[in-house]
Amino acid sequence: MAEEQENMMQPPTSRLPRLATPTKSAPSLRPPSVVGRPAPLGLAMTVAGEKRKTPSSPVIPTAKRTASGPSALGKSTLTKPTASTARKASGSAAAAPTGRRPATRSSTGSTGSTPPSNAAMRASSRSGSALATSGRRTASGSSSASSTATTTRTRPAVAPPTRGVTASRAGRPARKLPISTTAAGPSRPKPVAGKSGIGTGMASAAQFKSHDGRLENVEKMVDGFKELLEQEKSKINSLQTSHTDLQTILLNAQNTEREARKDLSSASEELFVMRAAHAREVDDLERQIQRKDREKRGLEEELGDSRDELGREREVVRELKQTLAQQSTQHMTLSAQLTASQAQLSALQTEVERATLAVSAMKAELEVGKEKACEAEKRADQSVVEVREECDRKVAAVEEELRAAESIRRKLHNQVQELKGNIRVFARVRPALAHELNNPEGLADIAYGDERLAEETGQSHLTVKSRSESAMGKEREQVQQFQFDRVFQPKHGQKAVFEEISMLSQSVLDGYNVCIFAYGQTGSGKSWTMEGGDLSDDLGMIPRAIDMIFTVSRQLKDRGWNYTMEGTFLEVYNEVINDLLGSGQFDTKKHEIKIDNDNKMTVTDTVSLPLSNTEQVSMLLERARSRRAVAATLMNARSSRSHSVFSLKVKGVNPLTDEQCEGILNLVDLAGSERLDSSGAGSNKDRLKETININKSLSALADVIGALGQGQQGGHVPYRNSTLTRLLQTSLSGQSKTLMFCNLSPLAAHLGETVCSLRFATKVNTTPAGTAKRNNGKS
Ligand SMILES: Nc1ncnc2c1ncn2[C@@H]1O[C@H](COP(=O)(O)OP(=O)(O)OP(=O)(O)O)[C@@H](O)[C@H]1O
Repeated sequence: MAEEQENMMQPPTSRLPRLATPTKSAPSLRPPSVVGRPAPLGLAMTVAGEKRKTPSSPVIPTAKRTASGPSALGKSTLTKPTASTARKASGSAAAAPTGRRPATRSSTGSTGSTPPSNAAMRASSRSGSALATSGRRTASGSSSASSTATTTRTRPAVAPPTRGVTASRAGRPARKLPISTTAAGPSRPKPVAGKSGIGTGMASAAQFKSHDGRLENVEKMVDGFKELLEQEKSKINSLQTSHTDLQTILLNAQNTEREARKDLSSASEELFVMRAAHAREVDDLERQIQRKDREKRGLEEELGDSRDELGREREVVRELKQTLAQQSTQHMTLSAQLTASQAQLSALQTEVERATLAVSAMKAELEVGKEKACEAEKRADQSVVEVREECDRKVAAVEEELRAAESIRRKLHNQVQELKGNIRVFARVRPALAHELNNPEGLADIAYGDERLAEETGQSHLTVKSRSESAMGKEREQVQQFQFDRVFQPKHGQKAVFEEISMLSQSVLDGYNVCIFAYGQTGSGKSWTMEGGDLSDDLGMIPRAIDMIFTVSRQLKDRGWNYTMEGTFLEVYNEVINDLLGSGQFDTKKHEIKIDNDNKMTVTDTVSLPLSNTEQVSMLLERARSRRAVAATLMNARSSRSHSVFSLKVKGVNPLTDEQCEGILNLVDLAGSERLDSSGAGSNKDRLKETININKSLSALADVIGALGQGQQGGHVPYRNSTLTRLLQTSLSGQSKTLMFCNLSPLAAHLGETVCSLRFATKVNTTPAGTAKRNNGKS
């Protein structure tokens, strides 16, 4: 029975072993009246349910916590306890004062019989016929019913408790008797007579009396049954209450299951996610393993290298050990040396002590020496003062001598210049230009004299060979030799040329008038000689002379000389003077030449710019050049058909010697000296006029020089024959130093003009030198 109950309480399925299944286990919790189970089982279930209410309450939370909780609890709470409780309930049912267990026993004993319902019980209590019917039904239900009925009838005298005891199992409480009695079915006389009147109709009257007594007993029993009935009702009520509670528990359990299923679902999702993460982690780990493998291989290689290195290190250590052994030997040697040195040190210390004593003695001597030195210093200071005074006296004397020497130098310098001649002529042959090398006539046959001999004698020669046809048609060669103060060949540069004229620049600072001409045909190199090119090596005589004047003037400052300089730049074109430093684009002023009683020449309305450095001179030359270019544009190219005269006036004052001087440097670029027939003027009146004026002025210049050369200083010198000679009057009057460059073309085509120029230069060169006079000089 207990096993049966356990089976009944066991959950019908184990598919969800971890979750309680309220729907399946619910039937086992139904009260007996609902499911038709035997009352003791239902009671046991109820009691078990009531008893397990308290312990079962934590089951639900446990089910919520884990999935396995509910199933375990379902078993332990609802199945196993129920079985045990059923056993307990059977015990309690035996103790209960009801006849239900006997009735159950009897019904169990009668195979397939249905236990009596409450209504039948009430009916049997209301009428004895019902009981009789019950008794008959019982009797007819089995093959041994007749014997049982007989027994019932033959035991009327037996007291109910006794039969009750007999009917129930031994040892059962006496309160089960009524049930046995009911089963035995004490019947009223009438129905009994009606039904079994065949055997008992003949019963005695005494038996009827005893029936009455029994009837009373039966009524008492009925009352007892009623009480039992009431008790059963109350139990049913309590079971219903329990049922309601169990339903509530069931609902809770269902909710719990739902939540558990949700948890399960979320747990599945988590599981899925965790599996994916796990797969990723596995991949990562595999990659890490691969990387570690690679690292391992690398480390193994490093290990191999390290082993090799270790081998080398061991080798080094072995060598070091050998070295150490050698050093140990050396160390021992050094220790011996150290010992010896320490001995020497102690000896030296002794000497030092001795020396310290000597130093003390010397210090004492030094103090005495210091006093002596102070006295000597005083005497020395006195001597220094005396020496300084002596020096100052000597310096003053030397400076005086120097000044005297400077004066002597100047005298000697000018004597040398005078000896050289105040009118000197240099011939310069320019090199052939690149485009002239292909000239069909080629270069002229010009020969130069021995340069060394020229330096010794101070006279250079130049030989020109020319060929001409005689009147008879014979070709004849003509050799002409010219002699000048110096002849510059095409190979000589600007620097070599300037060395020869640099002393003239010094003369300007000494207060002499210096005039340097550049004479020659067009294109012979006059402008190149006077102005030169832009490169420092190509600088001409004007910038070099002015640069030297500035340099020497700075040097003379030490000797007390202060110089001021100003420059003018004039042009003589068609006998008219133009100021190349004027403010306008083209000079329209009329300029006049005036010479005062002191033989000082001035040109009216000309611009004279103060000059204190070479940069200002460069600007002045550039300004003059640009105005000359404008004039050339406006009035035809005339640069080669006008004379340009740059004048630098130098004034010097020496407060120390109370000297003053004023010199003028004239640098003249003469117009081209072409003859009229070779000038190309032709029928061009302007060109003709230009050429005539050029030749006139050049011839006047030659006349002036010739007149001066013929000793006509006291006589008439035709300065007024041309504007040029008037302009240069003070520079040519014999009180100045004149140098003329005769520029020559190297081309054979220009040989005729070259010879003419050479003749003109020879004429100037043969002019006797006058004596130059210093302007305003005291010495
Ligand atoms: N010693 C020289 N070395 C190199 N080139 C020279 C020399 N002399 C002249 N020249 C060149 O020859 C050309 C003519 O020279 P330059 O213009 O000086 O002649 P010029 O006599 O002044 O002519 P013009 O009368 O037309 O002014 C120039 O191109 C110049 O550079």
